[in-house]
Amino acid sequence: MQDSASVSYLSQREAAEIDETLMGPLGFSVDQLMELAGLSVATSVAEVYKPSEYSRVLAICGPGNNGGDGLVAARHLHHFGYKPSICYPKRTPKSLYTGLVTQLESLSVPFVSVDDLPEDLSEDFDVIIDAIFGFSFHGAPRPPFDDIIRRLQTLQKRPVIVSVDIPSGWHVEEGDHEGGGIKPDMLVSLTAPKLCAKSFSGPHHFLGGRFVPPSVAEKYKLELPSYPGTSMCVRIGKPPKVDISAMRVNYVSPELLEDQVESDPVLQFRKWFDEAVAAGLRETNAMALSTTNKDRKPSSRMVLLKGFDENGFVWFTNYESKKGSDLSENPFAALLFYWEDMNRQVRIEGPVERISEEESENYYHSRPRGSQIGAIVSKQSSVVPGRHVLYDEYEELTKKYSDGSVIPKPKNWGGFRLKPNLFEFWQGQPSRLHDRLQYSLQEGNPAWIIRRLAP
Ligand SMILES: NC(=O)C1=CN([C@@H]2O[C@H](COP(=O)(O)OP(=O)(O)OC[C@H]3O[C@@H](n4cnc5c(N)ncnc54)[C@H](OP(=O)(O)O)[C@@H]3O)[C@@H](O)[C@H]2O)[C@H](O)CC1
Ligand SMILES: Cc1cc2nc3c(=O)[nH]c(=O)nc-3n(C[C@H](O)[C@H](O)[C@H](O)COP(=O)(O)O)c2cc1C
Ligand SMILES: Cc1ncc(COP(=O)(O)O)c(C=O)c1O
Ligand SMILES: [K+]
Repeated sequence: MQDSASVSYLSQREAAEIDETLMGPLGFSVDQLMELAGLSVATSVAEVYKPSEYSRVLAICGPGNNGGDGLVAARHLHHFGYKPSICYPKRTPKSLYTGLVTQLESLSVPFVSVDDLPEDLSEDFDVIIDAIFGFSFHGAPRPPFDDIIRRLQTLQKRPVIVSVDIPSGWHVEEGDHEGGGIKPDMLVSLTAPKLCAKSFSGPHHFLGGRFVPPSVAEKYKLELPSYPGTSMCVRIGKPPKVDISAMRVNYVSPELLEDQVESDPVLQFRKWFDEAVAAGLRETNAMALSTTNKDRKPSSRMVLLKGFDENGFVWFTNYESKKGSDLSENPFAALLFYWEDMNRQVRIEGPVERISEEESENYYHSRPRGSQIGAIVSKQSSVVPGRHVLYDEYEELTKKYSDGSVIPKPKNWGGFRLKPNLFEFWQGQPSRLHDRLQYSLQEGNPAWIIRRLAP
């Protein structure tokens, strides 16, 4: 996320010049840039408008490269699970464009003529991609785009409008200078926002076009946010205002049935853990650990699971921390995993013990040396007068151990093992009618009892 004040804006001339530089001396082809631009638009749309609610997309494509971006975006949206349609009244007879049309036709994406578009676009569509005009727009819109833009100006809340690079009909530099232009809900600026984007006041401003080499950024003094991870787009401008009370996801998942789960909950946990790892979830081993102190006051925090088997679930920490002190006062705890992308939650409860010193030693020395020093420096959960206190001691110890010698494990640092007597596997389902399978043990019986709980 970036404050819009620190993003630079391009004039029409600069935008065209950058395009020429990319496609001249910098060796890009228009096909390549258009593919990346269209993919950026599709991923921006998918970040805000989920296909479960906004599946019916109409891409209105103009005669230039902006229209090409719209064709590419529609193809990606099709593959993301949307149902795009295309309105492409002025087709460009170049092979790049005819190829994009063929690709869409091969996916059975329908093409709609202007005459067949409903007067009120809200009936048939959830999202309109405005890929009519980009940074080469000049003058006043000519037919048939004048009429289409007029229809877009009068839309109510739905469908939402996503403008590619420039809200069509807006002056590239002065924006909606005469007023009454279209009011997109989302603007996806490509390469860098054009000057007109300064007057964009919709809730979602994204930047796409993750292909700008440093030489271009330097020449045009581009201040641009960095793209997170492998993302093709990044939000710029203010985060959207949300109505917290209306925030909800309707979970849709395969059923979780009694006769499909393992009879041993540790095996069932392994199955789900492996599936979460295979799905590429970040920090699958992160879990909430809840403890209570002698006054029965609960306390939760995240820790990392570092191993599990039939003997229990292990994590490492400072024995003199808040959680360490809670566990010495009440050696029972609850663990909670939430694998959001899989609509899955696992609860585990049971008594807790310290693991052996030898196990803790072995694990401690397997950690990066910086983390080993960090564990010495941090008197976990105690008050620190300022971060410099930690960093000064860290520096000192880093120097001390720069010869590669063994960094001794602090006595108060080590592992805990929770021996489960209760598991619950939760799989989110529509209408809040989730699957919950609980595994419990009865006194003196080693066999797990599986029961379904009401959601
Ligand atoms: N580097 C990047 O960021 C990339 C951006 N891309 C996209 O390309 C557009 C710019 O594409 P370009 O082809 O230069 O121009 P446009 O798509 O804006 O449209 C030009 C066509 O529109 C016609 N036009 C212009 N004004 C009017 C008008 N008033 N009424 C009707 N038609 C109009 C124009 O015809 P002329 O006869 O007037 O010249 C052209 O046919 C950029 O914004 C990005 O979306 C690339 O895809 C990748 C790299
Ligand atoms: C994802 C994640 C993983 C963490 N893993 C650990 C861990 O394995 N061990 C640990 O001591 N603290 C870990 N922490 C920090 C704890 O959440 C917590 O701040 C710290 O242990 C102090 O907690 P306490 O004061 O309740 O004892 C982790 C934090 C996060 C967000
Ligand atoms: C304070 C603290 N201790 C320990 C850990 C676990 O670190 P490692 O994976 O190096 O054992 C974490 C992880 O976030 C942590 O924040
Ligand atoms: K546009």
